[in-house]
Amino acid sequence: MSRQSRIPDVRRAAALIRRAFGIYVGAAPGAAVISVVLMVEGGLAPVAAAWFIRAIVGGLTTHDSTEIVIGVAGFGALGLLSPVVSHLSQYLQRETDRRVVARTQVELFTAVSAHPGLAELEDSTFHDRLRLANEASRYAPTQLSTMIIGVGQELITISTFAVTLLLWSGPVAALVFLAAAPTFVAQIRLARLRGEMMERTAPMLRRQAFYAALLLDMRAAKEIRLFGLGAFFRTRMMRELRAAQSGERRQDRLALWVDSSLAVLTGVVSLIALAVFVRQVFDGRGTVADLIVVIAALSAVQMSVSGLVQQVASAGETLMMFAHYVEVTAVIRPGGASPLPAAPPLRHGLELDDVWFRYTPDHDWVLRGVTLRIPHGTSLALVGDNGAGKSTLVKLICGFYPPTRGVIRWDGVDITGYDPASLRARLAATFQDFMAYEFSAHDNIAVGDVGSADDRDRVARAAANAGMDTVLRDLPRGYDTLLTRAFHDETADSAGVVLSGGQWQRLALARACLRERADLLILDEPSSGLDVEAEHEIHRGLTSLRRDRTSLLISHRLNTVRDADLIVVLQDGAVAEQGTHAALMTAGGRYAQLFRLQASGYDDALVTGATP
Ligand SMILES: Nc1ncnc2c1ncn2[C@@H]1O[C@H](COP(=O)(O)OP(=O)(O)OP(=O)(O)O)[C@@H](O)[C@H]1O
Repeated sequence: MSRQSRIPDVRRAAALIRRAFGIYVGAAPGAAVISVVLMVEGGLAPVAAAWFIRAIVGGLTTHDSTEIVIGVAGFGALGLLSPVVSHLSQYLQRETDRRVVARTQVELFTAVSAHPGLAELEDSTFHDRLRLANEASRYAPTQLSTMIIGVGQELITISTFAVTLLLWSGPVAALVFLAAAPTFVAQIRLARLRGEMMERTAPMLRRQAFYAALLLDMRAAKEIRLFGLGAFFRTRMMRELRAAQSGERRQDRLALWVDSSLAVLTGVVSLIALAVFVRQVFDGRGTVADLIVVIAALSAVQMSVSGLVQQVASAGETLMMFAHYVEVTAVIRPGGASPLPAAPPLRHGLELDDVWFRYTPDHDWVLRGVTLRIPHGTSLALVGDNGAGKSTLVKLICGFYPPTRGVIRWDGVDITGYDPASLRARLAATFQDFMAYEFSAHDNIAVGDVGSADDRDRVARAAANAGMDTVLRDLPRGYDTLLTRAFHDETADSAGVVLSGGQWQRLALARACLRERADLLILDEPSSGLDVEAEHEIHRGLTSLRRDRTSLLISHRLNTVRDADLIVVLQDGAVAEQGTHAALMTAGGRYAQLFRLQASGYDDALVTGATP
């Protein structure tokens, strides 16, 4: 993380506060106005109470019944109003919190999906920042806005009482304010340390959350039980939590020590001030009623000054955290539209021209000068060993990463010049690590093209192309059956269903089939988990689906790629050979070697009668 570990300078702080206030007022404009009114009321209430008490005491000593009545009525009214105001403030605070969270969560997750590529999501620094941003999004806009209101309130209280103190003793009033200076400096420093500590512990808390999620993950549950990993992961989880907690503890102990010392200092200053004022009354330079107002002023000023210092200091910490939120959401473009043009329909073909790629400068090259072309309406098959770079190449075509060197052209135009979303809308793809959504069967397919979510015939057609229509129709609630047991469907009288691995794979394939009009069909290992009959059936379906369409197929099962117009063998990130099945077999290179190896496995089994 490019560390934010300093309280922002005044201009940056002002910009952050403006943004926070904008969110706060935008989320709950009515509450903001009422809060300001309550702030003025809250700021004036202490001084009003002090003066009403003075009226009562003064009236009692001079036997002035009018003064007593005014004092009692005023004090009583304040006493009745204060709890109502306090409850109303609490309600407004909670309601505003709810609205602010709803607003910031939308912004934050819009920003997360606004990143066109995958690089940020693979960057641990981004995740640490996201964690802090997510936390800050829940409290920072409200806290910073109420801080401004709170500061206004404290300033009203301080200035009204300061006048009272100044009338009695200028030096004592100065001493009271000066005593706040060390508190101010110390609190700012503590806030900075707290902010730094939160940044340091963010990775630990993220790892702790990772282990907690792993222990609850259904996919991990089998291995966790089989390998007895529960205690092992729990220990690791607790190690992260304890490391984070020890950082927090150190910080809390420091704060305890500093706050206690400063409280003693403030107490001593109060005692001195009180002694001076009592002496003045004792010497006949004031009445007991005046002394009551001064004592109220003294404690109110001290409380307000320390409240003010706390607010400003915690604002520093909050600003540090809110800066992460602002940074993460900076990716959102006003209006949402991409400044890049939309990719047009593919007319001529896709080509890779001397494409080099590595995931980061610290990683090895994964693709080393790949040049190939998929003319419109033809099929290309990509084969090669594990780790040769096949899936990486697909990710580059999808625009998830830009090539490090070289260029990928869509009808002759560099794909990085097109709006990524519009390019992806022209692709249909299944990935090797496809998703199994804990949704209904219908929704699992419909997410392939959310625009056609209501078109049940199209969804059924896509399922049929992937050989899943009958299976899904036979489920307890047909296509509406939930494909999970982790959620409960209130309207269903049957529990959710869990599909087999191969069935899930076919469902992922159906998702791609839903994009019937896609310009480029990409299938990365679409049949790796299928049984022999299903694989045969699917490939027959896919062959007809790919006919006359531009397609890219990756498969380790070479019998499924032999019909491709062009077969490209990738080895260590470079094209080792390419040609039709017949040409490559004649050439006798790596493809022919792999093909014969796979074929011989079946031949041997046939000869020996062994079960394959
Ligand atoms: N997100 C990533 N970050 C860093 N390295 C990665 C990432 N994804 C893949 N790699 C690396 O890139 C190389 C190529 O991986 P890729 O998945 O493209 O191979 P593949 O040819 O599809 O392999 P397989 O046949 O096993 O699916 C591997 O060395 C892998 O470790």
